Order: sequence, then structure tokens, then C-alpha cells
Amino acid sequence: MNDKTASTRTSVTEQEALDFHSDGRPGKLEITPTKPMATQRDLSLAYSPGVAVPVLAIAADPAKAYDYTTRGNMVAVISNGTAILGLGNLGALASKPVMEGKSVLFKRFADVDSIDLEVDTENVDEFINCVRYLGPSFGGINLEDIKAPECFIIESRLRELMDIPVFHDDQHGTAIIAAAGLINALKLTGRDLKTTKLVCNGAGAAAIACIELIKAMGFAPENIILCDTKGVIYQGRTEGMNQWKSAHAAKTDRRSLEEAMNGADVVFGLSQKGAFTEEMIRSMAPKPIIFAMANPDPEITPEEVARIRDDAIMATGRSDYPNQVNNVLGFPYIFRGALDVRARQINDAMKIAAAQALANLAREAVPDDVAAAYQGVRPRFGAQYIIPVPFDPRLISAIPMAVAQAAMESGVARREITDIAAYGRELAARRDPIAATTQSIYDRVRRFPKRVVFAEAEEEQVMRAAISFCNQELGTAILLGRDDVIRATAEKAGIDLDQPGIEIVNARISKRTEAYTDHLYAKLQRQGYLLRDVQRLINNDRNHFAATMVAVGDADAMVTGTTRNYASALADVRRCIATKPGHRVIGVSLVVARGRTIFVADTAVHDQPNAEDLADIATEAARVARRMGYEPRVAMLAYSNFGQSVGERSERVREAIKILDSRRVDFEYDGEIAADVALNATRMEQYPFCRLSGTANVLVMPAIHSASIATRMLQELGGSTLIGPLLVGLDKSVQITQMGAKDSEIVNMAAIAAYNAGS
Ligand SMILES: NC(=O)C1=CN([C@@H]2O[C@H](COP(=O)(O)OP(=O)(O)OC[C@H]3O[C@@H](n4cnc5c(N)ncnc54)[C@H](OP(=O)(O)O)[C@@H]3O)[C@@H](O)[C@H]2O)C=CC1
Ligand SMILES: CC(=O)C(=O)O
Ligand SMILES: [Mg+2]
Repeated sequence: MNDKTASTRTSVTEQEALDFHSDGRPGKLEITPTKPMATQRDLSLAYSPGVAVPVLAIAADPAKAYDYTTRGNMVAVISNGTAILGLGNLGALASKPVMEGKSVLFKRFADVDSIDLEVDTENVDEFINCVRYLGPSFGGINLEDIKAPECFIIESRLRELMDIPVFHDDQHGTAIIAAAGLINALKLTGRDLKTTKLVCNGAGAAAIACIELIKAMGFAPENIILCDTKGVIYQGRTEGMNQWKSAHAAKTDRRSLEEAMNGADVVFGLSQKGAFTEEMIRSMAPKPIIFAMANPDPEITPEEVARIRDDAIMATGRSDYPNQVNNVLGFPYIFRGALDVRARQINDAMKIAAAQALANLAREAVPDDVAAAYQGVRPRFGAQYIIPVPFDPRLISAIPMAVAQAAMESGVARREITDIAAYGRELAARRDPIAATTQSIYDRVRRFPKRVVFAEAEEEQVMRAAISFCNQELGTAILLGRDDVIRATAEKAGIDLDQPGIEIVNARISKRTEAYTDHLYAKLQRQGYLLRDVQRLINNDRNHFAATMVAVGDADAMVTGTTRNYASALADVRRCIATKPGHRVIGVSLVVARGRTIFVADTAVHDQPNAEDLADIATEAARVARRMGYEPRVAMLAYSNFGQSVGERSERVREAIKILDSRRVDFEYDGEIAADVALNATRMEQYPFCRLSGTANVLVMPAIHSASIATRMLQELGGSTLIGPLLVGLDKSVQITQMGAKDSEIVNMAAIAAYNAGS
């Protein structure tokens, strides 16, 4: 295996994948309490004696477990590692990264709490016995990466034994998504479900479930051929058979996959990397539908198919190609809907409802607030868009609603949702748009790649960031520094710089030095700088060289800051690049915590802003929020609320409100207001006259020290993720990282810099 996780796309290296998992706290999950645990009283309530009260309540009425414990929102992801993705049987322990990943996706996409459990046995009875007694802990069981045929026995026995949904994701999750994609691909190619000929390569967990679901939806059984490692599963075959394969054995004289695919309309790959050859694809019917769903590498890549056919609809299980047919589109939302009605099981009606909802979504026009999740372009139903992307913010409402409705109609719900529209709004509130936003930043940059100069390229982490920037196809990375030093450091660190998209520029011997000096001298000559001062800046200081490079258009954007403190890096940059007309240069930090994303400004530039500055900061920060897909609700923060204090600091904020009033700005704002009131709906109710229509998502801080202290405390003590400060308002695109930033932080900043450089 080379140092990439895929032969065709090179989005992440093996080292990046390992670093990602080991960085900070190893793994991808932690458990945090939801109740305060600070005082003797808290302890008495959470534990003995208080805890006895819910114990007795649940003993008297088991349904109360949903009110007093995590059960109703908690799913276990359980595997024995016998079919880890398409990697095979690598054991329970090796499956843990995938299972942690599934748990994280549950949380990220559908706000379902989840824990991974790896059960170290291949014995079916032992496995069942282990899981069946865990029922009281969970609202649902998501079985994962358990190989066929054992998975069929395990799932069906557990379904009988447990009164909560038991769902083998590789079977039903995959089947639901593949069925949704198939419905749309058939529609696009004008085919009828009843006459279409389909070959499925793979006859394991995913394949059997896919075939069963599409048959249940009306696909003609005689038009389906299933293949496995021994070739076609035909009636009468004895080798490598089991009862689940036999149930789908075809009456055919075709024997090999090659023969089966000849003339087929549709092929599903649920087998292994590289199982389809170009010849097989060439022999398919016109407008073939090819779902190569093996992970992490498909049976055939879209590039290989494109080389030989221009009439195919192509899908894979991967996120870095169009049409990702992957169960990530299903399991978080299906469980969300099932949990919300306390379903006893996930039945066929719920699965078909989920597939239909997913298929319908791809056919709907994409509204503005959704377009951001789609690579900066509004996708139109067609060969490149048969299924929504996992970041589509509509999924969290559409799929659980359909699933919950179907559960209620089919009689497996233990709780009725009477106001389904209100339920839809509740679901929408669970989504955290930051994921879609950051994804859309990356996707947009991929569509309009940029030349980004990395000003401190002699540093190892900067080089790594630059390589990652190129590998992710975000553009060209210009490494600024001494060629020999960069190469020596790279060699020592085992970094290969000889790859497309990497360019090294040595300021000392650059042919552009004179042009940059002239440019900067013209800008600075009336600010007390002599020509020789400017020559020194350009020759000796990489920030000045890089910023001028961007100023004259030799690069689109710049990233710096790892080796110098923020203020001095900013001063360097501002010497070379002017403020954008009509704007104010400020720093905006994004705090992501507990599913909320809050913009905080100004975290970088204005030390003690006056009222006019605060009004400008509010306007600039509102622009940033809007650009990232949020409708701004700006709170002008102070330590008091609406005139409670007569102090100068609060007075200044009140004055800023008056300035915004006089400017008739096009966003919501109010103040002066304290942070707890701005962020807490109940506290805000004490001020019914407050003009904000909901809790604030943009906080304008009264001064830089409060901004800096608050954001850093949140990061360190509150477990928040802090992005930024993002530098905005400059005429050219520059981002400054925190000193000592890691490669992942630098590459994020480079992506944001490239994004801000426009299309
Ligand atoms: N995109 C998605 O959402 C999902 C994709 N998958 C992918 O589907 C694949 C199978 O997973 P799963 O069903 O869980 O695993 P199983 O172990 O249950 O089944 C694997 C099946 O693939 C067959 N197979 C393996 N290699 C070949 C080959 N070269 N040619 C033909 N058949 C082959 C096996 O044949 P035999 O019976 O002869 O051993 C077996 O029937 C994996 O690559 C997995 O990543 C799975 C779930 C979701
Ligand atoms: C996606 C998935 O679950 C698999 O490939 O196994
Ligand atoms: Mg799986």
C-alpha cells in the first residue's frame, strides 16, 4: 500500500489519518456529564440518596427510563469486526476506529448519543448473549461490520429477544440508501423497476439486504443476478452457498460476473476494491447505472468508468466523488426518527419511507440556505446528483419525520407525535450548520483552486499543511523560504515536496523582488519609509514579501502566524495590504460548542473600540456570519443589561446601538446586553422588549481583552472548538494563525484564506 488511503483520490495521507486519531485525547469520543456536579447538593441529587427516587420510579414504570436516563437518546454501535468495511475480518479491536466513527456521525448528524462496543467473539450464540442483556441501557442497537451469514442470524434473533430497534446498518442502512439512489437513477434513465436488469456483486450482509429491499419495492426477481467470489449464484449451485444466497439464486446459464454483467442495466458492487473491469463496464447496456459501493475503495473508480463510457450514472461509497451511496445518509436519521417515537423496531415500512424521503429530497429544488452545503453551486437533479450529500441540512428534518410517521402508522411506536410540523422544527434546531459551512468552504475552494503563499515554509508543520492543502485539491501551495533549508527540513521529516502543486519561492533570489519593492515603496513612501527600509523589509522579512506577492496578484492568498505573535504578523501584513473600501479590518472567532456556533468579534484588531468602532465591528461581523450561512442576531455585549449601569463601558455600547439605529443596518442587533442574557432564551424573556428574535449568534465584545479572555476560557474550560480569529476586511485575502499552530489548523486557515480570495 502506498502512503495514500486510495489509489485514485489522494485526499488524506496515512500519516494524517493516524495523527488525526492520536492527536490530543486518543480516539474520537469522550463522555461528558449533562448535569452540574459541583456541590454536595448536586452529588446528593445525582447519586445517593437522590438517585434512589428515579430508580423506584423506573422500577414501578419502565417507560420512565426515557424521562430520567439517557436511554431514549442513546444507541450502541456494536461489532465483532468480522467484515470491517471492505477490509475483511480483522477482529473486534481493529474495528474500534470505525465504530467510534459511526458513534461520532450519530452525534454530528442527528444529535443521537452513542457508544461503541466491540465484542470479541465470532461465535453467534456468545455474541447474541452478550448483546441481548444490554437492552436496558439503550434506545437502539446499531450492529455494524459483522459478516454474512452470521449477521443475519444475529440480527433476527436479537430482534426477537429485544424490545428496542436492532438494526444491522450494513444490511438495511446500505439497502435504504442504494434503493433511494436507484429510484432516482431509474427515473433519470427512463427505466421501469419491473423490466430493469440488475447484477449485484457480493452476496453478503449489504448485498442480500439491498436485493431484498428492492424486491420489496417491486423489482422483478427474475431480473436480478447475484454474484460472489465463486461467480454467479445460480439455482442448483452447491459450492459456497447458504440459505440467504439460495433464496436469491437465479435461473440462468450465466456463470461468471463477466457474463452476468453483459447487457445489464444496473450493477451494484458490495464486494471488494477493483472487482469490476473496464471490459465488464463496457459490456453493460446503454446508460448503465453503476453503484460501486465497496469501502474505502470502490469496485471501479469514476475515473476509470469515465475513460470508457460517457453515458453512465456512477456512484461510490466515498465522500470525495459525486453521488455518495453510503449508509451515513441513513443510520443517524433513521435512529433519530425511531428514538423520537420510542419505536420497538425498525420495520420495512420505516425503511421504505426513509428511502422515498431521501429520493424525493434529491429531486426537490435546492433552497438558498441549502445551496451552501453543495460545493457553492446549486445542484440540479441529474446524473451527478441522484442523492443528497451527508451535509445536506434538510436530511435531519426530512428523514426522521418520514421514519417516525411510518413507525406510528405501522404500529411500532410507543409514543405518538401529534404535531408533526412542530417535530420538523424541533429536528431542524438539532442541526449544527458549522459542519455544512466548513464543508462548503472546502468544496468551493476545490471548485476554484487558489495559489496560497505559506509565508513560514521552513517550519515543518507549515510544510505538512501545504502538502495537505494540495492533496485536498484546494490549489497550489507556494512555500516561501530558503530552498536548501526547506528541502533539508522536509527530508529529515520524511516529507516529499516533489509533487504537483508545490512551488518553492526563495525571496533572496526571486526575480520579483524589485517589483515588490517598488510596489511597497509606492505605498509606504509617505509614511516615513525610505527606499532602503522597504528593500530590507522585502529582502529580509517573509511576511512583507508574501503579503506584497498577494498585493500585486502573484498569489491569491496568504497564511502566516506560526512563528510570530498575532499583533506583529498583522502589523507586517497591514503595511503591505490596504483595508477593503467600505470595510473595517477585524478578527472574528467562531466558537463551536454543544451544537451551537457563535461568532465573536473583534478578537484581533481593536484594543479599546469606541462607539463608532463597535458599530463597524458589528456590521463586519454580521457580514461574516451571513456569508457563512447564518442569519445574524448581533448582541452588543457589556456587563449590564439595557441601561442598568451608568458606567462609561456600558455607555459606549449604548452609543454604538444608537449609531447602528441611525445607519439603518440590515441585520438584527441589540444591547447593551450581558452574555448570559444574549445566549439564554429564558433569561432573555425577562426583557420582552429585546429586539433579537432569538438568542444571539454574533457577540460583539466591548474590548479585545474581554474577547480574547472569553474565547480562550471557553476553549480551555468549556470544551469548545475555537476557529480563528479569521481576519476580515483587508483588500486581499490573508489569514494569521495562532503562534505554534498545528498543521491541521494551518491548513484550515489556508482554506479560509483561499475561500476569501473569491471565485
Ligand atoms: N457504501 C456503503 O454504505 C456500504 C458499503 N459496504 C461495502 O460492501 C462490501 C461488503 O460488505 P458486507 O456485506 O458488510 O460484507 P460481508 O462480509 O457480509 O460480505 C462480503 C461479500 O462480498 C463477496 N466478495 C468479496 N470479494 C468479492 C469479489 N472480489 N467478487 C465477488 N464477491 C466478492 C463475498 O463473497 P463470498 O460470499 O463468496 O465470501 C461476500 O458475499 C464492503 O466493501 C463494504 O465496504 C458495506 C456496507 C455499506
Ligand atoms: C459504510 C459501511 O458501513 C461499510 O463500508 O461497511
Ligand atoms: Mg459497515
